[in-house]
Amino acid sequence: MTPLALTDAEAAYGETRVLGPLSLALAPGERIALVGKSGAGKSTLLALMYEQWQQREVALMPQALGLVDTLSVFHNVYMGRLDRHPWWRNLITLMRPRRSDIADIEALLEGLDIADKCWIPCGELSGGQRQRVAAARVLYQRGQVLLADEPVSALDGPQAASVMQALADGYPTAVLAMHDLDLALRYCTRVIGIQAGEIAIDQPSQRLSVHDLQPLY
Ligand SMILES: Nc1ncnc2c1ncn2[C@@H]1O[C@H](COP(=O)(O)OP(=O)(O)OP(=O)(O)O)[C@@H](O)[C@H]1O
Repeated sequence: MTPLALTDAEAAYGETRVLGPLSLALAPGERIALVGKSGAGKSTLLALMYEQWQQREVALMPQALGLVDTLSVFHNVYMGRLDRHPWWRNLITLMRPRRSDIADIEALLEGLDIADKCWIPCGELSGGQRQRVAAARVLYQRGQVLLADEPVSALDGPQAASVMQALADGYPTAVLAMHDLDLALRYCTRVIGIQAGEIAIDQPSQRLSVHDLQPLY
């Protein structure tokens, strides 16, 4: 995989510039945590990456999750690969899922501790359970790069750590917007601190402590 890059990237809403211009490169095997206070521009930067890197098998886990409440957990996870199958296979799966698909998806759900919810509609799940379904969907999707916007914000400590580990195993190359600085430093190889739409810090995680990141807030 060749590096992914943004060059002099900018974003504006109407006349108001909220991001950049900024440049950065993401090397294979690098996991970047985007940190910074609310409104700094993390989601805008992820959206820009998704737009510019779409041709490179980028998998997105959005902040709003994008689950279909009336469909089961199984079907929501299956949607991660909807575009890999012909329409008729997807239609049959809606009514009568294949055993092999069920086995694959149950194994993923098992790893995220929600296998018992496989046939429950997503509308009946808690916020943390929904976040784990979205994580399962993006893991099922597979791709070269993961872009995730606050992927563990609704999870308690041990669950957040276990989902971060699963995402790290599934996607060695990733950019994740994070509010939990401990987790960001533990599971990412590089931290980019965003302040008012600009890159204020860009360092390997090994060289940083939570204390170094506090001035961003
Ligand atoms: N749809 C929109 N229309 C106008 N301004 C927007 C819109 N979305 C975001 N903004 C503005 O862009 C700036 C960056 O927002 P962004 O969502 O990227 O921040 P963030 O760092 O992801 O915040 P959070 O941590 O709260 O998710 C903010 O000032 C915000 O008010």
